[in-house]
Amino acid sequence: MTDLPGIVITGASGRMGQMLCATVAASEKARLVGAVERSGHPWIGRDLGEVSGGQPNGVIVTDDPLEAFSKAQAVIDFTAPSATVEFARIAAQARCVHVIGTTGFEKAHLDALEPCARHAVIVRAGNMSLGVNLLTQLTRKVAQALDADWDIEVIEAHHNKKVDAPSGTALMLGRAAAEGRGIDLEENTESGRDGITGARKHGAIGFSAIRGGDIVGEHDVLFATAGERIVLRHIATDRAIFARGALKAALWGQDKKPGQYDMMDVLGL
Ligand SMILES: NC(=O)C1=CN([C@@H]2O[C@H](COP(=O)(O)OP(=O)(O)OC[C@H]3O[C@@H](n4cnc5c(N)ncnc54)[C@H](OP(=O)(O)O)[C@@H]3O)[C@@H](O)[C@H]2O)C=CC1
Ligand SMILES: O=C(O)C1=N[C@H](C(=O)O)C[C@H](O)C1
Repeated sequence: MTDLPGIVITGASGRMGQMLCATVAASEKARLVGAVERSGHPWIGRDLGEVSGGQPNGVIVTDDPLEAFSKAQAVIDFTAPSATVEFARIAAQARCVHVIGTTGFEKAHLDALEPCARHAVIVRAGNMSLGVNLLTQLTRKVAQALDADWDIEVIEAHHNKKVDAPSGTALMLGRAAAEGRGIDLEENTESGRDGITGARKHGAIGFSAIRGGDIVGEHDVLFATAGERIVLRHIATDRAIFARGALKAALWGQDKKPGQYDMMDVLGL
């Protein structure tokens, strides 16, 4: 029992944090050994089971990530970009596998992860579900088969608390489409259309975002040309799919060499 990998969840009170704590606590393959929240959070110093509305489970929520990570084999982190960069430094110090589900990174954040990956395994993906990772591969294949007369649009919908757009998943899908087509995504992105935009740029990959209510996450990749359209779609109805993927990644990473990996590596896709 105690040989099972110990896992710490950061942002433990968040939408994904709570789902991750429950998923790891219920797993027979891992132990929940820590929960981190930011300093001043009302959960600090309290039993995680109790504050989550259940029985005490002996995991005391802490604002000291180094202390928590030092007792663990993996950290699962769905928080915010600047917090994740800091957690990556600490996970590297503690030689913990760092599973990153956080989205909304800028280039500087991603650059900061590189030195950390020299010391520890990082598994990062904008979407940890099996379904979206399969959809990403399908998108790459379809884009490879079609020429630039097929307009590609990525349309995503999420809950009204989401802070970043396009979603991490939309960017994954857009990148796969660009790779399939053999073009650079950054040079061929069209997003945020409003007003007199002019006609669509030939060959561009477009992004649109919808925000509303409690939508967990929905993604369409639309391929449109004269006379026909193809739509590839994924609909998430339960955050458990992301948590299961993240736990799988944490276990997969245990015997890997330091470096940056993604869910395609974990799932062998
Ligand atoms: N890759 C994937 O499969 C998925 C990725 N996500 C991504 O995960 C991230 C979190 O999403 P969600 O759970 O909905 O968001 P929430 O806002 O519900 O949760 C984020 C949590 O992180 C905490 N946090 C932020 N900064 C720190 C810090 N410095 N130290 C400790 N805790 C911190 C927040 O605390 P506080 O409230 O005090 O700020 C909050 O508890 C987003 O980037 C989202 O896009 C979501 C689902 C799936
Ligand atoms: O913020 C969310 O909720 C989600 N974020 C991820 C993203 O940005 O794609 C994954 C999922 O769609 C839910």
